[in-house]
Amino acid sequence: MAVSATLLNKIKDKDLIREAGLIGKEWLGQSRSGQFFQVTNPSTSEVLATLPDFTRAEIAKAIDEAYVAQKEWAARTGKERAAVIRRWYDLTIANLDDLATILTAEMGKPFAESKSEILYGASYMEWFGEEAKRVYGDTIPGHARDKRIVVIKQPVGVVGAVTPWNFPSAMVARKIAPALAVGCSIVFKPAALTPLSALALAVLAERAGVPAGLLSVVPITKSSDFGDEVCENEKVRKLTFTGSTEVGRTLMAQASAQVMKLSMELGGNAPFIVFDDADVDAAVEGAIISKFRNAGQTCVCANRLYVQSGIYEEFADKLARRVKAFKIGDGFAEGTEIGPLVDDRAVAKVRRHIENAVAQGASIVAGGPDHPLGGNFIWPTVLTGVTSKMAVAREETFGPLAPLFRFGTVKDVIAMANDTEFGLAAYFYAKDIGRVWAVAEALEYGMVGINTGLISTEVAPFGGIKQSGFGREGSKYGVDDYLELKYLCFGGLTS
Ligand SMILES: NC(=O)c1ccc[n+]([C@@H]2O[C@H](COP(=O)([O-])OP(=O)(O)OC[C@H]3O[C@@H](n4cnc5c(N)ncnc54)[C@H](O)[C@@H]3O)[C@@H](O)[C@H]2O)c1
Ligand SMILES: O=C[C@H](O)CS(=O)(=O)O
Repeated sequence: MAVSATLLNKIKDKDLIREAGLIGKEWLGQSRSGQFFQVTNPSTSEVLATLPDFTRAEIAKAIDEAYVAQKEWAARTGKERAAVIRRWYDLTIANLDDLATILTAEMGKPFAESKSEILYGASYMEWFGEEAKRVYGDTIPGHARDKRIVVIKQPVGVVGAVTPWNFPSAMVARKIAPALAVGCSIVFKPAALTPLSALALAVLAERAGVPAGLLSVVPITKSSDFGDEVCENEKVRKLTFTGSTEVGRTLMAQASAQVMKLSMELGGNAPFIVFDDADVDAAVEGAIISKFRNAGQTCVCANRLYVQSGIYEEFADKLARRVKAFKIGDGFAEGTEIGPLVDDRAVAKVRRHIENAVAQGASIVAGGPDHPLGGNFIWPTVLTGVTSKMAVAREETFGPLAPLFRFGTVKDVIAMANDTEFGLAAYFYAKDIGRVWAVAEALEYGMVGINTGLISTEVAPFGGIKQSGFGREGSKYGVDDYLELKYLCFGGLTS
């Protein structure tokens, strides 16, 4: 096993790259199975690192140690926990370039986007390092003269966590930070496609003073082993999952055996609506960031673009012109705006959506399926003449494909926008304030961007409704998912 020289040469602090897992108090370079798996660069197919493929035995060990470590961690004050998390934040910022390099190498996104992701993930550390001191309870007027009522909040305990490959650093920080802030311990499974970013954050967490055993990061390819162990192990009191709705359903069913506390950040199918009175140029820029950030591999990406008839051609022409100007290439190449997709399955799904739409009458006005770079590269594409009968209307594309639907009335577009089992994010551009409020209230989504295509921030509650899940990450609401409420009733208090 050896980390790729190409990657190592780009990194200052080479200790950040671990061909190991953090299993309780130990970094283990070997699993009990003796099996290993490779992490590859989606742009070049180069093998970046070889990691041990851990088993349920190591997951159980990590949970045992998390159970013990959590008691001491919870006994610390919020201020003490805040100081450790703040140091983790400071170290993340200090290692920004190395962390971004690791991220681009294993996931492919352009280096500039990787830096943004690292800063975005760090913002959750900063935010929850502050929230750690603000886990307030309540006093409630007694229901009898001798009674006094107090509500306190306590950490749920050991948390199991699972994240996807598309934001391999920020999704990790968005779960670890609130869990540690309120006094939980956490056993984490990153996506096997992109584990290096999570491992690098674990190295920095250790340096920041996160106690041994409190945080484990378990590289494993048989994801179901992780789900099985976490959901069956009575020491685990909560599971937080970010990923597809399909897997979320599986885990919800498994966790029901223990009536486990859950957070589910699942799939999306975001409508992006442009009304006749919108600022079309602003709407085009909003569509660019919402649709093509991370090459469209984002749960809150615009998936269906609805454009009112009066501006349809203008919007389509301007969007197509912007998309044709994108610089596509390796994430490390200067100026790259669209990198490779994460793997051939992702490319195949985008190609299938394009071909399915064109076969039913849609037109390609920018891009198309076959990019000359081949491999995991695909043209960012704009389709016109798209209808609700096409696959792209019902499925999450998760790639750089912008399908444009034409609509007439507000009533029609609300009906179309809500005609999905998903409810994560939605966007619309309009100026009339009455229409803005009516549309914002009518859209069945957890998050709505109004005259903006970028809504993700640590200060706001991130999450969905319907089959996009439940629970919120970030904001003052974000700690609730890691806390239990306890009601204390003091009786016999006669003066
Ligand atoms: N709502 C959000 O905040 C959010 C954010 C990012 C991605 N997503 C969604 O994630 C999906 C893309 O990511 P993906 O392809 O990695 O999703 P995925 O559901 O295939 O995998 C997500 C994670 O779950 C793990 N996993 C799979 N089966 C498991 C099992 N039985 N037990 C335990 N873990 C298991 C995977 O290894 C991975 O780490 C999209 O649907 C996207 O919308 C949602
Ligand atoms: O894929 C969706 C993640 O939540 C990333 S972001 O929060 O939208 O940046």
